[in-house]
Amino acid sequence: MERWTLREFEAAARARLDPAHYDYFAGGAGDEVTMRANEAAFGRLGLLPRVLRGVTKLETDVTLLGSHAAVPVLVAPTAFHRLADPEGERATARAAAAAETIMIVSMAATVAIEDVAAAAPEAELWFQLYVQPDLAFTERLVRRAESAGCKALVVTADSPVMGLRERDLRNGFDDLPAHLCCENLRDGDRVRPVVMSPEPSWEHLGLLREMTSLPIVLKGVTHPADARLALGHGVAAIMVSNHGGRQLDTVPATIELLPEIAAAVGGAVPVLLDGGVRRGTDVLKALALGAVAVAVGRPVLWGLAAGGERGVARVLGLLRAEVEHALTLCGCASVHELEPGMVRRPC
Ligand SMILES: Cc1cc2nc3c(=O)[nH]c(=O)nc-3n(C[C@H](O)[C@H](O)[C@H](O)COP(=O)(O)O)c2cc1C
Ligand SMILES: CCCCC(=O)C(=O)O
Repeated sequence: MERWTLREFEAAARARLDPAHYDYFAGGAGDEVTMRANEAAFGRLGLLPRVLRGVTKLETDVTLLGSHAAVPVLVAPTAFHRLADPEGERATARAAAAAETIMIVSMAATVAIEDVAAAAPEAELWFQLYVQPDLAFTERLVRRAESAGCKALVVTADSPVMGLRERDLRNGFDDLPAHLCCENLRDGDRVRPVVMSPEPSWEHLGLLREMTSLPIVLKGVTHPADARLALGHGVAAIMVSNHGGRQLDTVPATIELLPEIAAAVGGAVPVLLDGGVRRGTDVLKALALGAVAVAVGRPVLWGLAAGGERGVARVLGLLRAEVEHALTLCGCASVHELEPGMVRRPC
């Protein structure tokens, strides 16, 4: 495992997981056009390194909404970690803490947010929320995230309804096994279902802002007009995301959407990106084109399924080493030196 590449982690995860669970993690919506495009688009961009810049020391740290990350590679919120490893989100959080990065804990986690926080007291945690139509219950979730020490609320906006995931339909995967549940949704002696609802609107962002003083990150922005609207609604950061190609199929690759969104935001708030980040060079391209950090979804799940906490730590360490290596090759002493001129788009 110490010498594995990300591809090898994925192969090992595939070999270990129940095939229906592997498909849930790996799959996308519809024809998986968007899912494939996310990765492929990075490959089409070229990096133009600078030379002879006398780099002696590398700076990869970023501070985001008051949280520190030693590398600008965050853990994206993904559901159901106990399908991959018995320790589930506890293991992921410990690995994120060891890697000194931020973990965005999914509302649909299989370990309660309080228990994730207790398992990894050093971890920088943010909490991902699907606004539930029952706003009183939504507020209870927000309070729990605050009390557990989460430093930001990541509101996912790209899921008014679940994407059409044909692998899951084919496999009949529509629920967790009986021994697991979404622990954040316990409510008295029942467990509520996660409701993906088309009801939330921009007004709900206002309600959330009144509900909490936590900074709000809007996840799932792909249209520049929505990025501008988000600024008017007081979001603290914007996350360019097409949900890893799991929601609306044929949305363009996030790295292709990033420049327009970064221009629309104009530096007013930090812009993050996820979708298809698999290499240190992908991270550099996203930063050069205007993101302050990226997040990875499936790579973390491959680490977790292949090797538990150690597997996630290894995946995050691999990405960190690649970021440092690529920065050195690009003649950059700091992630802040990356700029659009270092990325060449195909003519
Ligand atoms: C198995 C799986 C579960 C996910 N669960 C959530 C979730 O609960 N909430 C959310 O906002 N995004 C969820 N996502 C989307 C990720 O946060 C992220 O946008 C996506 O995985 C990034 O693409 P990548 O997997 O190519 O890195 C999930 C993604 C996967 C693969
Ligand atoms: C009900 C949990 C939804 C998790 C999710 O967002 C995904 O599978 O992409």
